[in-house]
Formats: sequence, structure tokens, C-alpha cells
Amino acid sequence: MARLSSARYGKDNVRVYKVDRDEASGTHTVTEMTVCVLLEGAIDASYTDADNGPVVATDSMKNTIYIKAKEHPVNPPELYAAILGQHFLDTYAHVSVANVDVKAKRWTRMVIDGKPHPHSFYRDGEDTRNVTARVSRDAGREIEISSGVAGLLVLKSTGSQFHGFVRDEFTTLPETWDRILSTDVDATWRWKPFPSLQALRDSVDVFDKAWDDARAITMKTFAEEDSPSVQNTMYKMCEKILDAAPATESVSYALPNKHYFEIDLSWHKGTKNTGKDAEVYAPQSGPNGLIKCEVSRS
Ligand SMILES: O=c1[nH]c(=O)c2[nH]c(=O)[nH]c2[nH]1
Repeated sequence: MARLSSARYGKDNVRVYKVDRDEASGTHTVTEMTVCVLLEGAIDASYTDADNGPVVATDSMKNTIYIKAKEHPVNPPELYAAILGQHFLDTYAHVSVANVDVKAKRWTRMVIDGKPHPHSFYRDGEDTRNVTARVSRDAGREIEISSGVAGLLVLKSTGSQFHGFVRDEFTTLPETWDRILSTDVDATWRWKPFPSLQALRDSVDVFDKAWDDARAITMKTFAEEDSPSVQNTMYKMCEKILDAAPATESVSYALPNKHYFEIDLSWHKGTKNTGKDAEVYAPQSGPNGLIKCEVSRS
């Protein structure tokens, strides 16, 4: 005997661009994002009995993503994700949960001859602003939002150490008091649940501030700290974001440790290129460390 133990379905990789034109100043603001919507609810019969009666076509979900982007603001992405998710619950009685993911790319305004340009932008980083919204009929936690930054590639050429770790018959890594540290930041902060779309609207300003603060805290801590380990540095980042964004419940990071290996060049005329003489390194594609944590309020 088999049974359907969980199911959700929807449209992924819906790419949307929206321009906001301020007629008075002639200034445009642009947003480019990729949206995913997955619905849950009384949809089992579509899997088990080939009954498409409860199926809202994924093509209709794609259309809805465009229409809601036209009708409503797409910024902050937390608000757009919540509005979109709420629409599916309000419209289809058999839908119990709408999961909405938004990933927004960077389009930063150009500064030309010292002046912000009204309609020209550039990609000043590959990091994305990510939001996941779970909109449900669960009393008291109708809208659950996580926000984050991903793909923020950083490197420091000193100011990182790693020593005092387990040494046994499997250990070859030397201790170091000065190493290169590089990672691809994936940080997420989870908000206390919102009981309604109105409650989320009432505190809508927290989202942009948290994103600015989290990105700044991540870079400042990374740059300024003499890091004893990825683990300790990411824990400090989490603590600071929890302080900066009081309406969050927890903060998590997933950080690859992207290794740069020293190269012994002594075979060439006795060239010194290790330890304090190291200048030329071999960046590694893999393997890499992967360090994760979640820090919650106690
Ligand atoms: O910051 C680090 N944490 C580790 O757990 C680890 N393990 C390792 O080999 N290098 C590092 N660096």
C-alpha cells in the first residue's frame, strides 16, 4: 500500500522586471526578480486519481505573478511575496498554503559626472536579495517570512587564523595564525510570524533596514575581525543581526570555506613562496569547507 505523504506544486523560475516611473522627477527605479510559487492544499486527487479538478494550472500561477506585480509594489520583496501568497489563499478555498520565493538581482543606479542617473543602472554584485514567504491558514502564524542575502563573494588576504583544532592520525593541516579567508555569503533571517497581511504592512519598513544592516554587518565583521574560525565569525554576525533587527526570531548562515593553497616554488632557483614569503597561491574549486549555523533568541 502506498500513500501520498506530501505534495506541493507550482511555477518556478518566473522572471519579472518592473519599472517604477516617478513622473514628477522623471526618475525610474527598476526591479528584476525570479519568482517561484508552490501551492499546498486539497490537491491529493490530482496525484492519486488523475482528477485535475482542484488543479490551478501552473500557467495561471505564472500569469498571477505578472498581474500582482502590475497591481502592487514589488518592493520590498517581502511585501510582494506576502501579497502574492495571500491572493492564492483568498481566491482558492482548497489551497491551504502558498509558498512564494523571490530572488531579486542588483540593479544599482549609475552616477554620471557626480549625479545619480535617472534611468541607467549597473550590476555591482552578483549577490541576490532573497525572500521566502509561507502564507497559510494557520491561526496566529498566517504569514511566515525569511529574508536573506546569497551569493555575496568576499575575500580577505590576512586577518584570519585557524589553530587549536583536533590533531590526530588523520590530521595533515598545519595550524595557521595568518591565512586567506574567502566565502560566498548565504545569510538568512527569519521574522516572527505575522498574523495578517495588514500586520506585515504595518511594519513594512523593517525589511529594507534589516537587509541593509545584515549586508553591512556581514562585511564589517568579516573585514574588521581577526577571525579565529569561520564558526566563531559567523556566530558573531548572527548576534549582531539579531540585535539590529528586533522583529527577527533567528539568523542563519551557510558559509563555504573557499581554500587558497600555498605553492612551494623552491624547485625554481630556490624561490621562497611559503609562510611569510607566500605571494602566489592556487585557488581551489573544491573540496571546500561548509560551515552552517542558526542562532536564535534565548
Ligand atoms: O574556520 C575553519 N573552520 C574549520 O572547521 C576548518 N576546518 C579546516 O580544515 N579549516 C577550517 N577553517
